[in-house]
Amino acid sequence: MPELEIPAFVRQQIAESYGADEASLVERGFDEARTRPVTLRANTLKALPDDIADALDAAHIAYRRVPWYRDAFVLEDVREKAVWDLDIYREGRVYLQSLSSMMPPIVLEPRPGADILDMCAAPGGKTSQVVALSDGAAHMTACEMNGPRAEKLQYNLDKLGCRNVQVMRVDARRLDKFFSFDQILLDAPCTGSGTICSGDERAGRRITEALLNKVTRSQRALLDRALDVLKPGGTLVYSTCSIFPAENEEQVAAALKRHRDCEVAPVELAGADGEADAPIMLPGRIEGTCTICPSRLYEGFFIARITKKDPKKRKR
Ligand SMILES: C[S@@+](CC[C@H](N)C(=O)[O-])C[C@H]1O[C@@H](n2cnc3c(N)ncnc32)[C@H](O)[C@@H]1O
Repeated sequence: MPELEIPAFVRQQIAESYGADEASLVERGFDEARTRPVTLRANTLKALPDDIADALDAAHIAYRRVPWYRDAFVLEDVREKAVWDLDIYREGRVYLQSLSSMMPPIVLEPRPGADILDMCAAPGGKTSQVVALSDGAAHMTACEMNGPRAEKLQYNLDKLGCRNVQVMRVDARRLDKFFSFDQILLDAPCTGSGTICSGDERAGRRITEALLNKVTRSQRALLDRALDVLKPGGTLVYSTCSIFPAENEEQVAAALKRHRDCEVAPVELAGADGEADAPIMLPGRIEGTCTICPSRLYEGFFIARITKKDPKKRKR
C-alpha cells in the first residue's frame, strides 16, 4: 500500500501505539474499509428480526447475520440508498448502524426500570438501541450539546418509537451532580481514527494533533462527570470510534486514578471471538477492555466497562 494513503498523523500514532504486526493489520483494515458493506439493526421496538428478514427477501436484497447479535444484518450487494427506499426504513423498523457501534449498548446490558444516561447521544443510534434492549422500559436521559444534532436525535427517537426518553440539550460535562444513574453510556467525541478508509483525504485534514488534544480534554471531563453521577453499584460503558490509546486506555486508567471507588469490569461479547465475521481485537493495555481492529466489516472501536463499588454491598 502506498505510504501516502493513510494520513501521516494517523500513521505516526499507530506506529507509536502498536507493534509492527498490529500496525499492518490496522493498515489492511483501513484498506478493506473501502468495500465495507451496508449494515443495519432491526429496531425491535417496531419489528422482529425475522420480519426484517422477510422484508429484505421481498425486496430481493441479500443479507447475512452475525454470530453475536440477532438484530444485526449485513447487506453486501446494495448501497445505503437502496435501504432508504424501503418501508422498513421509512417507518423506523430498521436503523442504519455500523456493526462496531452496535456493541457498546450490548455491553451496557440495559435493564428495564433502570435510570440510564446516554451522555453524547446524537444522532441516536445507540440511545435507540439501549431503549430497544431494555424493551422500552428504561428511564432514559439523552444529552446532546449541539442544537441541530439534538433536533436530529429527537427526530430519530420519534421515528424509531422510543418513548420514555428525556432529551437534554446540555453540555454533559456540566450535568448537575444532583442527577444519578444506574447505567451510563459515554460514547465520547473522538478523532474517529477507527473509521477512516485509506485514501480518504478528508480524514487526513481532520485528524490532527490539535483535534486529538481537544477531544482528549473533553473525554477526560466527560468521564469525570459520568463517574460522579454514576450510582454506587452502577455501570458505565465508555466507547470511542478511535484506536488511539490516548483516547481509550489512557483515559480509562487516568479516570480510575481520580475515582478510586471505580474499577474496570471485563467486556465480554458472546460469539465475538474466533467465529466467521467476528471482529479482530487489538491487544489491550488494560485487561478486560476491548479495542476492535478496523477491518472490512468493522470500524475500529474501543469499549470499556467501569463499575462503581457499592460500599453497602461490601459490608455485608
Ligand atoms: C460520537 S458522537 C455520538 C454518536 C451517538 N452515540 C450515536 O450512537 O448515534 C458524539 C456526540 O456527542 C456530542 N457531544 C460532544 N461533546 C459533548 C458534550 N460535552 N456534551 C454533550 N454532547 C456532546 C457531539 O455533538 C456528537 O453528537
